Amino acid sequence: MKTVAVGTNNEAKIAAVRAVLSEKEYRIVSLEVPSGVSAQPLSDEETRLGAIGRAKRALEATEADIGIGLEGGVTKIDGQWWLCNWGALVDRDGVMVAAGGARLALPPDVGAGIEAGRELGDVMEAYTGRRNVRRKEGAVGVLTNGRVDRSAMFSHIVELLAGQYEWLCQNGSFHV
Ligand SMILES: O=P(O)(O)OP(=O)(O)OP(=O)(O)OC[C@H]1O[C@@H](n2cnc3c(O)ncnc32)[C@H](O)[C@@H]1O
Repeated sequence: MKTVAVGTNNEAKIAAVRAVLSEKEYRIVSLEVPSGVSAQPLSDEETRLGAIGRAKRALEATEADIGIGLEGGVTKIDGQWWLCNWGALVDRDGVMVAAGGARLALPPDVGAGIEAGRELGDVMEAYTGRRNVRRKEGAVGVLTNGRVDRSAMFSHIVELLAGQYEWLCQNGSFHV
C-alpha cells in the first residue's frame, strides 16, 4: 500500500484527498508544511508554486511515497480579483504533476480587502460573519451558495492530479 503525505492541516483539503484516494489503496497522512510562498498568494504563478512547495516538503518531511500540496490563492484578471486554486503531486522518482482548479470572481468588497493586504480567509469571515470559512465551505462555497464547497473544489483538483499521475506511470513521465 502506498503512503500519501498531504502538506496541510486544513480539514477541507484533507477531506478532498480522502474523497478521491481510496483507503484500500492509499494510507493518507497529513502534516503542516511551509508553502515557501506568501501566506496569501497573489497570482496563479505564486499559488501553483505554493502547491508544489507543499507537495515537495510533505514528501521530504515523511517516508511517504507521494506528496500532495493544495494551495488557495487569488489572481487579478482585467483589474478584478479572482479566486484560484492549485494542486501538485510529487513522487520519489522525481515525477511531478500539477493542476489548476475552479476560478470565481470575488465581489468588489472582498477584492478591496485583498487590495488592502488582508488574507482572503479573514476577508471572507468579515464578509459573511461566519468563522473558519477557509477550513469549511471556503470562499467558493459561499459564492456558489453552497453548491461547490472548498473540499469538493479541491477534490476535482486531486482527481486531476491522480488521473495525470496514473497516466504518466503507464505512459512515461515528463516534468512540469
Ligand atoms: O492550513 P493551510 O493548508 O495553510 O490552508 P489555508 O486555507 O490557511 O491556506 P491556503 O494556502 O490554501 O490559502 C492561502 C490564503 O488564502 C485564503 N483562502 C484561499 N482560498 C480560500 C477560500 O476558498 N476560502 C477562504 N479563504 C481562502 C486562506 O485563508 C489563506 O489566507
